[in-house]
Amino acid sequence: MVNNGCLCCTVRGDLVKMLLDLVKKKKDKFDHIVIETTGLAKPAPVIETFCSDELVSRYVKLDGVVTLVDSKHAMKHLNEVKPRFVVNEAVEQVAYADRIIMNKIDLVTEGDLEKLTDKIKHINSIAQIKRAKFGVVDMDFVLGVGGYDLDRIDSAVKVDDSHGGNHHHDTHGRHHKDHHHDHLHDSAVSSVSIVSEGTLDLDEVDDWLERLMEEKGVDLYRMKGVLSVNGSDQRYVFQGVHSTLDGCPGKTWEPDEKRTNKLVFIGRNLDETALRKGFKGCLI
Ligand SMILES: Nc1nc2c(ncn2[C@@H]2O[C@H](COP(=O)(O)OP(=O)(O)OP(=O)(O)O)[C@@H](O)[C@H]2O)c(=O)[nH]1
Repeated sequence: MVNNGCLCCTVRGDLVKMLLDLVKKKKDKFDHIVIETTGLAKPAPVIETFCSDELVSRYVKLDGVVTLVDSKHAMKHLNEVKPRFVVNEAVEQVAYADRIIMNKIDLVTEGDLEKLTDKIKHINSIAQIKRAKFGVVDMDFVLGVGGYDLDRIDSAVKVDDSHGGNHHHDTHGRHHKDHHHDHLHDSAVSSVSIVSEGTLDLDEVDDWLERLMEEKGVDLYRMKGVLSVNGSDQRYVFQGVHSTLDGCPGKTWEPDEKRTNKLVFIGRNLDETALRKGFKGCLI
């Protein structure tokens, strides 16, 4: 147990200490550590502990963030308008999730579930979602997630045409911004997906992402991408949290495979036009 209080802000030091204690005393005796935060926790500082604390990141790695959504009450909280500079924790917890369990589905109608699914996907188009009663899901869904594994980004960045996010298909020149979501409240936190063929200049991509993190790091919660880059038969995969960015070559493209770039950004007040322009600027 970490100290009483809010795990996200007051006891990050305790979290580090607890993790290091566990590693020292129980080394090789556990496969996973599950941290349950309060319903009011901000996920970012917890996530960042694993990326930025040198000792912690040497011994443990963040597998993924699982968010349990109460299907009966979540919509109200997700739509709640907070005073300026006050974080809506429900939105944040959905935004940072790698897996989302929509629980208590027996208490709502199919229509309610569909609306809630749309809302969740609008905020976070990367997370896999499962419906559940009394929180029952397969263990595989919540452990061994690989949400921060560069090797597994390819399957994570699937852009779903039927829901959520602000999708743009550059290859078709279609601009269908949010046509599914007229009924949704305008959440400041959303996902922007870019799907486009074409080859990118990796140096330009590096510059672009670095600039983006410098200028928008605070508002850019997560990003993931699979890219087709010049002079390489391998995909280039990257993932980032705020101003931490990781990237490396991934799987080789098959000879007859369409080399489609896929990028997803999740954040607050994302400037979709600027993101698309930045991406285009990296195309050869
Ligand atoms: N009908 C129904 N009730 C559920 C389901 N899951 C949990 N409950 C009930 O909801 C009540 C409150 O449980 P939760 O909402 O899980 O409580 P919680 O916020 O996780 O509680 P703490 O983590 O202990 O603070 C309990 O009586 C549960 O039995 C579900 O899928 N369907």
